[in-house]
Amino acid sequence: MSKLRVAVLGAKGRIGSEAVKAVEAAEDMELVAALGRGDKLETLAETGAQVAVELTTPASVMGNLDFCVRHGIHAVVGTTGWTEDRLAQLRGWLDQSPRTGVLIAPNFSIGAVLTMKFAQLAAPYFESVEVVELHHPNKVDAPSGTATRTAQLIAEARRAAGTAPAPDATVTALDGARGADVDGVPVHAVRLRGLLAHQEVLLGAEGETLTIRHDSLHHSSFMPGILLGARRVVTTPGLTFGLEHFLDLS
Ligand SMILES: NC(=O)C1=CN([C@@H]2O[C@H](COP(=O)(O)OP(=O)(O)OC[C@H]3O[C@@H](n4cnc5c(N)ncnc54)[C@H](OP(=O)(O)O)[C@@H]3O)[C@@H](O)[C@H]2O)C=CC1
Ligand SMILES: O=C(O)C1=N[C@H](C(=O)O)C[C@H](O)C1
Repeated sequence: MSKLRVAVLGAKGRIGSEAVKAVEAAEDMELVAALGRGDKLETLAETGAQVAVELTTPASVMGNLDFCVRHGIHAVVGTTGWTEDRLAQLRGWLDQSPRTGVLIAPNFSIGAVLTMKFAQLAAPYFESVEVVELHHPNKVDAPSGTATRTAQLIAEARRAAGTAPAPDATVTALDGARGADVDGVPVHAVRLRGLLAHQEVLLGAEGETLTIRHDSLHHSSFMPGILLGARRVVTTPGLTFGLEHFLDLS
């Protein structure tokens, strides 16, 4: 059986360098390109890459995906910075290349995906809910893509259930003291040397609280999700948002 031809973009980065090793170690995959900033995207076409694993920066991801989709190269995207405008632009490109698949995964780790699922399940049953994400201090964006998605899913679940807005009697506050408002859910971002990627969803009701916490302790936690994404995206045309759709958790 022929091997899946995979390229990594952002190959020298924290997660990209781990992805290079994971693809090299996968028996059903061949690493055909490992590109860093300034390397020519044409290499992807020249090497016959079937899937590009995109792990760069919010500033670089759209240009890379434009090239991939125009050349019919499927993509597995971990890079953050997704807005409705960006998603609409990507969907427009995919309409012009209907056989191409793109997976955007706010988080590739199974624990983070389950955290989002559990948070969605619990959200309608508690008066209060807030999200705290904690990351290494080299992270360039805040709040994290995972926390943003978690808050959106919580808000959707509460809207669908008709849950009242969380109580909050704050009248005066320093800027930022109550976190960022993501779809009505406060999201707090901590940046701390020694950490990698962590998240807590705090839920509160009269007389009880529930805390859902996930910790990624090493970039290896993201690798099974990346490999699964590469295997599945080649037969899943169009845009898939969230690894849960490839885990049958949706
Ligand atoms: N979905 C998930 O599960 C995960 C997502 N992430 C996300 O992945 C992204 C990368 O994170 P991280 O590895 O920590 O960041 P790093 O800064 O360590 O890595 C990014 C790499 O991409 C390179 N790069 C920038 N532009 C391009 C380009 N146009 N083509 C090729 N390479 C490029 C950078 O080069 P240079 O240093 O020269 O700028 C750098 O080597 C972030 O958005 C992060 O949030 C991270 C972990 C898990
Ligand atoms: O930058 C990181 O490190 C991470 N980024 C992703 C995010 O923003 O959610 C995933 C994970 O949290 C690690």
